[in-house]
Amino acid sequence: MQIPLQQYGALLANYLKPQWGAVVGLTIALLTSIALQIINPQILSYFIDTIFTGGEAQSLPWAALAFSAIALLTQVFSLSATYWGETVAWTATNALRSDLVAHCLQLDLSFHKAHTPGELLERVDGDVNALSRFFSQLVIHVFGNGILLIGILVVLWFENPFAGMSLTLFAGVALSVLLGLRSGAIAPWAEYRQISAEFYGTLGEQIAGREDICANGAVPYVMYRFYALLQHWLPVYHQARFASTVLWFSSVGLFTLGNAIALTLSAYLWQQNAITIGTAYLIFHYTNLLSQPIERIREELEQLQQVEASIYRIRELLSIQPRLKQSVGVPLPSTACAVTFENVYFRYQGQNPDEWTLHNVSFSLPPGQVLGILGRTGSGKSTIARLLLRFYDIQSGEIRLGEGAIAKTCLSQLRQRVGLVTQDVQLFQASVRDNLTFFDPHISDTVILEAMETLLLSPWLKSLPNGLNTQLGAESSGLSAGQAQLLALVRVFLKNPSLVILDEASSRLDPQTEALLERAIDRLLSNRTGIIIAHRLQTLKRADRILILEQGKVVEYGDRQTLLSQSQSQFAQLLNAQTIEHP
Ligand SMILES: Nc1ncnc2c1ncn2[C@@H]1O[C@H](COP(=O)(O)OP(=O)(O)OP(=O)(O)O)[C@@H](O)[C@H]1O
Repeated sequence: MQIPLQQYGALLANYLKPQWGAVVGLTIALLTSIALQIINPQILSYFIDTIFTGGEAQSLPWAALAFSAIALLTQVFSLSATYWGETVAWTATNALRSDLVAHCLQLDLSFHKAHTPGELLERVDGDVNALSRFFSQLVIHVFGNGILLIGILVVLWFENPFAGMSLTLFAGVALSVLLGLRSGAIAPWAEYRQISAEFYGTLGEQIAGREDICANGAVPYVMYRFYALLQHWLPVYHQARFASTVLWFSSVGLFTLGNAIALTLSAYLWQQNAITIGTAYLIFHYTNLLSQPIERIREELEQLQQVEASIYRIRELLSIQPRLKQSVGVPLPSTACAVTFENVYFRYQGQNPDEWTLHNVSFSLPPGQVLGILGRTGSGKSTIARLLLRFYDIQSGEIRLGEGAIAKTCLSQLRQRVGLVTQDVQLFQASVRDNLTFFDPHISDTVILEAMETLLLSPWLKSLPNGLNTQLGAESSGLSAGQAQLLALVRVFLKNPSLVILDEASSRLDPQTEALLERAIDRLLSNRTGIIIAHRLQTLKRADRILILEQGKVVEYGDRQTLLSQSQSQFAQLLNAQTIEHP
């Protein structure tokens, strides 16, 4: 996986350009701190030479003062460089994170079915975190330390060409040896990270499934799996730590060797009267200083592999295009609208090409009427709801809302005009208010309370401990399944859609919540077109029309009263079979 250089450049330009001011600040701080690091030893060298040669003693306090001031300034500029570096990195990576989240959200459901939330989290957070090093440290440090390294070597060449040549040779050898050794540490650390990802994945799964695990007495088996992973993890960790320690020892050994070379060289040159004692100190000091950029460059190049993998994965994600074609076309009616399915054929991605989830489905529901959809599990009922919101596009046929084909309407407008209450209401760890408005501060409490009033849910709201301020806990704790459905109805009501789709929860509700729900549904459906995917026959009482699906095909469609009066109709037989009282 080799990423062309211009792709790094494009990424940097994209995310650093908007904060060029901070980047300029960072570059100035970095270059100044490097220059000061190289200048200061020269003052010390002058200090030592002045003492040894008995030069102007009155200049010494000034030299000492200048040395201290420059040392202080070096720290100030290093600190500023770190501050600007972190600011630039955070801003750039947050922008990238936002772009990735926005991109993932606009991808259609087939993408989300193919990628687990954990995988997307790893991309949006893990990979972007790795990139923050790229923005803040990799470029800056490789660039900064590269300049420091070259600066030190140039000064050494000026001080004494022989010392310059020897230490340039040493720097080259040290850098290549350390880079060669680092490859030995990469594989064990990659394996360590892989096991770590597996470990946290398993842990997350076990915590999410704790109720089932405990209820089924599966704790010992789950713990066994947990211990097995831990057992496998430890030796890999030891191996990785060992590889890093070898690398550390090698680098300490190399720089000790560098110091020995510098000392021997300085002593030899001093004896030959080729350099002053101050210059001898300079050679020794600069050799010591060399270790910093060499170590840093090694570390950063090591990170580059991880960064390269992250850039590759992020680019791959960003290049995925939504399958749904955006259109600005036909506007949708703002009042109750007709719903038409005309010869609709649909199958999910990856499904057998001979099978259809929906097979030539046609029906037409007049505006303001309610359609009840019945069918065995897996017959395609929820698929109809997903298609109406264009979570997927159909393979052939046409779906219309009012007069317009939904394939030709703007997606955001479509999703504004169609309200869906699913079986699993998604609640957030936030207040009831935020759960109702989806964090939109423009929806005032008055509007929410009016909606509650219209849906006859004000008494229910009053029964919550803190009304709209009631905080829902993790995994929607604080509300029962029935209450969550009530909340979902208010959410949809606040959208004021033309079409409401209710994919009913099949779970049993207590009579009181069921009564609340029924009344709220009545109010929600008034003056709107409705589609109810019914699990409770009770709900069908309000349906004007009935559609029965079997393996994706419409086996019966018609007016509810008419179907009821025909004893041969599947609907009438279904009701009879369930000995349900007819309305
Ligand atoms: N994302 C998907 N990818 C592939 N197949 C799917 C997908 N979603 C649903 N299916 C399949 O499509 C068929 C219809 O599913 P659908 O959810 O519409 O059924 P349903 O009638 O609503 O069932 P239930 O009453 O159990 O909710 C099923 O066979 C299901 O396995």
